[in-house]
Amino acid sequence: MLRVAAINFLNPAPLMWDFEHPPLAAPLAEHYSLHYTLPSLCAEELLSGRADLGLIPIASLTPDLAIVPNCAIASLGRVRSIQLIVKEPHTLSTVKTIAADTASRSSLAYAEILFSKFLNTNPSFLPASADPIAMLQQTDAAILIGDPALIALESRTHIEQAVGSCQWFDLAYEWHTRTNLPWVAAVWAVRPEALATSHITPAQLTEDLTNSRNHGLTHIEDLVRQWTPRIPLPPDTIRDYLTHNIHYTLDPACAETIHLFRQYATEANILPPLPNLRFL
Ligand SMILES: C=C(O[C@@H]1C=C(C(=O)O)C=C[C@H]1O)C(=O)O
Repeated sequence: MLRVAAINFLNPAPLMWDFEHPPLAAPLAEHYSLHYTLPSLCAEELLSGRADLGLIPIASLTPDLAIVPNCAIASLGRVRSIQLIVKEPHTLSTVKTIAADTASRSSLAYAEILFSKFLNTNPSFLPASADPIAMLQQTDAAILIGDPALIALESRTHIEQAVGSCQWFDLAYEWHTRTNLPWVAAVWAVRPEALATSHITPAQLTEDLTNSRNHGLTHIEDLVRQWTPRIPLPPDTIRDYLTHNIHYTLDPACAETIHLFRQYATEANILPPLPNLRFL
């Protein structure tokens, strides 16, 4: 049995299709036991050995983990769900304090790269839970990820009534315009030694995860129907998010992004080096 740590946001829903729907959910449950949590905790569980396979932030990859090919949580333009909200009169270049959602690892590092490498500033990041009004009452800016970011975008007027006018930056777009590369948040990663004892071959694992993603992408309308009662977002926004904002393929450009992101993060002392990407 492989213990799987998955992310409890809307964006991974297509990746999880076969694990949650007939006809494959029951046979897959004989080999995989799933557990849903925040991205930072997925990484923590995988790295501490409490999980064997995780959908984890690329900031948390280590040389001991193997990336499963084919699937990713990425974006080719605007992602919507990674927002850096800057309280006016501040701008990107004057921000000094940033409340950062503790659920995040990758977006936090992308923001640190944006400031240290591209803007040459050095703001402080203060860990906070995902409450935009409480965050922006304490700091010049806030980083929100996942469903809380999507929901904050819907209640932008209400948030700005409480804290004053803000500028909203999409961190995927900020990366993309500066590097001409896709933005990548998360990948499936496995502890190879756990796989060796699980009776699942690397080829089978790759096939199960890839098929699940492929089937999910052919069921977007079903996912929109299932998620509409679960999250306070209009169905059109959910559909658009799953079809246009998120890119689910770990293609060569995404691998290049992971390299460059880790190189920049190492140079700026944000993350430990990861000179080679280890694939399953
Ligand atoms: C696109 C997203 O990417 C997420 C952001 C992550 C991070 O910042 O560490 C990790 C995993 C992803 O689920 C999102 O949830 O909004």
